[in-house]
Amino acid sequence: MKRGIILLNLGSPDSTSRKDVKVYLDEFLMDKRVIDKPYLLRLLLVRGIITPIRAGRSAKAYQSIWWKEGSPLIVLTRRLKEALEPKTTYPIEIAMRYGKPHPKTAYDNLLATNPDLEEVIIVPLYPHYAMSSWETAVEYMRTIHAKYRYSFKLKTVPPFYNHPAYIHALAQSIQPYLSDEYDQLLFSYHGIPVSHIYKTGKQGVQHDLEDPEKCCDDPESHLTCYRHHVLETSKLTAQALGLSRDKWAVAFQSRLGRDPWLLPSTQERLEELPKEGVKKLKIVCPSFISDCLETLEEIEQEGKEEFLESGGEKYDYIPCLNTNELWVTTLLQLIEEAIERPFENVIK
Ligand SMILES: C=CC1=C(C)c2cc3[nH]c(cc4nc(cc5[nH]c(cc1n2)c(C)c5CCC(=O)O)C(CCC(=O)O)=C4C)c(C)c3C=C
Ligand SMILES: [Fe+2]
Ligand SMILES: [Fe+2]
Repeated sequence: MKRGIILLNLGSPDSTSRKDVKVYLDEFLMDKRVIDKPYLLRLLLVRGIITPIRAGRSAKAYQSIWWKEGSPLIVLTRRLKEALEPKTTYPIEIAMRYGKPHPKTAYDNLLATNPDLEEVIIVPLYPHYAMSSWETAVEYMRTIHAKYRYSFKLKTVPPFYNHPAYIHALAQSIQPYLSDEYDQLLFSYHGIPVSHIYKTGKQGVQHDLEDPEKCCDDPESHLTCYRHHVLETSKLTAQALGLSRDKWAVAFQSRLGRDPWLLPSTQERLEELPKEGVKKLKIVCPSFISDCLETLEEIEQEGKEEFLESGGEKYDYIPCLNTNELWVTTLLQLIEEAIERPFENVIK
């Protein structure tokens, strides 16, 4: 079987100019799986209020983390492809849900080197399922595939939030950062609106959003419940690291808008923790495979400032898996498993 691989990530603006950031935010936030309001209301909110206000602030934030090769998220996705290439015979491309490289470019590049291409394995670089991350990225790949009538088939790597090899790689990447004294390891995940938890997957399931240990009980809802996924990743990683329950916690970052989002908020916890006696903090962001604006600016830079200004004494940001060697091997394993065992389309 002639196969190709596409590493799929979120995407970044073309540059840090206000104009490019605005174009990017418009595309991102007009996605109905990100801001799930009726079209006209979304248009009014996004083009009329959110992006005009946010573009300048976001452009400044991007300027503070941008590398000379470009956006960290895109550069790191490219480096992940380069780290995988010597380990496999499959050709690999990268694609972004928003911005460039566009999925069509990735499909066409694979076809250019292999006109008889029969199957493409889509690898969403998200360990957890969310309508606004995994689902929209995969659906977009499918839409472009159908629109241009490509004849090759698609297969997708499922969310791998509890996969033993992923948990092992994540724990191993965290371990070296825990060698000195600390009070808590905080797992900070990208937040989502509470309504998205109920909108995705099996209807009528109860999600306990207050319980810090578990969310829902139903195995079918587990397929697509973001809160279940992140709690499992945290529990399993803490277990693999041999941490007692009082040594770790979960919080949600990057809130946007006024609707209720998952709690507790990372920003609020960073202000409260020192008053609760947590003075030395380690913080890790497992919803991101590649470091990006949300980790480098919001957590590594701003988060540190907030924590130290609130009475914290030591704050260590633990990088994402990026091109970690064990992670690269793990990713190959996830790809091989997806080839062997097709993933059912759980998107309703
Ligand atoms: C990891 C998974 C992600 C989920 C889930 C997610 C949901 C989500 N995001 C927004 C709004 C914004 N996110 C922004 C940046 C951003 N988000 C993710 C990932 C997830 N988002 C990444 C990897 C990045 C960084 C991109 C980069 O170029 O480095 C931004 C843009 C930046 C900013 O202005 O803060 C916005 C806006 C919503 C509303 C949402 C769920 C509904
Ligand atoms: Fe986001
Ligand atoms: Fe749940």
